[in-house]
Amino acid sequence: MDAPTTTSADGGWSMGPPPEPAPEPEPDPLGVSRDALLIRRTLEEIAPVADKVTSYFYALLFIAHPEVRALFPAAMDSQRDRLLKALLTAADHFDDTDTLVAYLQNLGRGHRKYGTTPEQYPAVGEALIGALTRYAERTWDAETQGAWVRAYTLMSQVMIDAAAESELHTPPWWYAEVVSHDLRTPDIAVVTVRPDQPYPFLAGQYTSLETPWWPRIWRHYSFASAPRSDGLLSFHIKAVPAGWVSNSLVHRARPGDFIRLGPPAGSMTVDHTTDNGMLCLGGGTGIAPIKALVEDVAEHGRGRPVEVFYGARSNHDLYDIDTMHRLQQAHSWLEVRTVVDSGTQLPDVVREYGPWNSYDAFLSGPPGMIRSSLDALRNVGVPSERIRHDGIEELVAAGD
Ligand SMILES: NC(=O)C1=CN([C@@H]2O[C@H](COP(=O)(O)OP(=O)(O)OC[C@H]3O[C@@H](n4cnc5c(N)ncnc54)[C@H](O)[C@@H]3O)[C@@H](O)[C@H]2O)C=CC1
Repeated sequence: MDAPTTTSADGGWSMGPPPEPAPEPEPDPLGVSRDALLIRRTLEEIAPVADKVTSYFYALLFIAHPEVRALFPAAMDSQRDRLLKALLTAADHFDDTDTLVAYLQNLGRGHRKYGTTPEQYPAVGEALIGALTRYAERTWDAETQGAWVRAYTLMSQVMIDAAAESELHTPPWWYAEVVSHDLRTPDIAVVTVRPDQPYPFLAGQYTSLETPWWPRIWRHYSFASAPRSDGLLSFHIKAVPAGWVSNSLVHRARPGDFIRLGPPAGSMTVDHTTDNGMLCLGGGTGIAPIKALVEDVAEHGRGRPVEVFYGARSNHDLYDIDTMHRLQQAHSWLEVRTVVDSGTQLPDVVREYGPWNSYDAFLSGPPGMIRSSLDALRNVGVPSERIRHDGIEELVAAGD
């Protein structure tokens, strides 16, 4: 059985018995720190037993700190591995400081809606180390534990600081009243809500959303419009099998219902300091943020070329094509093409047009589409730094 975890007098935490002091990490010739190498080694070892690590992590957390259980949904199955997955994703990017800090700040701000307090972070750290100690048996030693303790201490501090900073000027969540519900296909609805307080965001961003029917289960959706003068926000929701939140939003929500929104997040936004052309790929309901980007360009009044490829499984699934055609008629700089699956898919078709090497690219849709679009665009010479999309992890999490 593992040694028990203890909370140290200074409010930090440690595993008992205390490990041997870990040596200061030395950077290796490739610039990867020793800590990052050790962390990666642990992640590789636990990858095949990720499910067990997750169950054990939550068991440790809830047994040692039952009060934390109330922050999670009643049924844990759909949300089960989110926290741990977020921590492990962060640890995996330990040496990529900019990406890591932006990711953690976002995570810290987003955790305010759960009612998370700084005092709860050590409890999570104890459970994390406890679960890793048990399942990374082969590679776990005092030095590795030191690396993880340093990493978690750093990561949790970034989250705590970001949460404290956002507390100064934004609420932890917003209530929003459903003001219209437009069922576009048997399983896709456009839902428009009015937040109870001003909700600042940028076109291309997304938010997290909780329905009254599934308390404490939050799902990500992109804003389907640029910020509007009436303050309303729209979302495109597809009901997916076993998607509790998506099914209740599509089949149950009605005007007058109240939902909760977390803070805006995401960096797939337009850089208005350039006139670069924009290549936008929207697959299925992934067209939602693309439409917002087009509206954003229109509002800024600079006629940069915008080429939208709107992909769907069938003609019937092109549920927002009328809106996209209306936008095209209104703006000479905008070209909208549809791609309906017929042997070839959205990323293949984009290759037939171009050249795209002077364009900024924006990708939004299912994770498989994002991955193959990334490959396709890199192959035709679009530099990676000019391709924007939300993180694959976020997209996977948004799959409900
Ligand atoms: N609702 C929202 O606000 C947003 C949703 N998303 C994501 O977009 C997705 C939309 O799902 P659906 O509408 O069911 O899309 P879908 O599964 O019907 O696919 C839409 C398009 O993507 C292409 N595609 C799918 N898998 C592909 C692959 N492996 N390689 C190449 N092309 C592929 C299809 O050919 C089709 O053209 C979800 O994963 C959702 O999380 C992304 C951003 C915003």
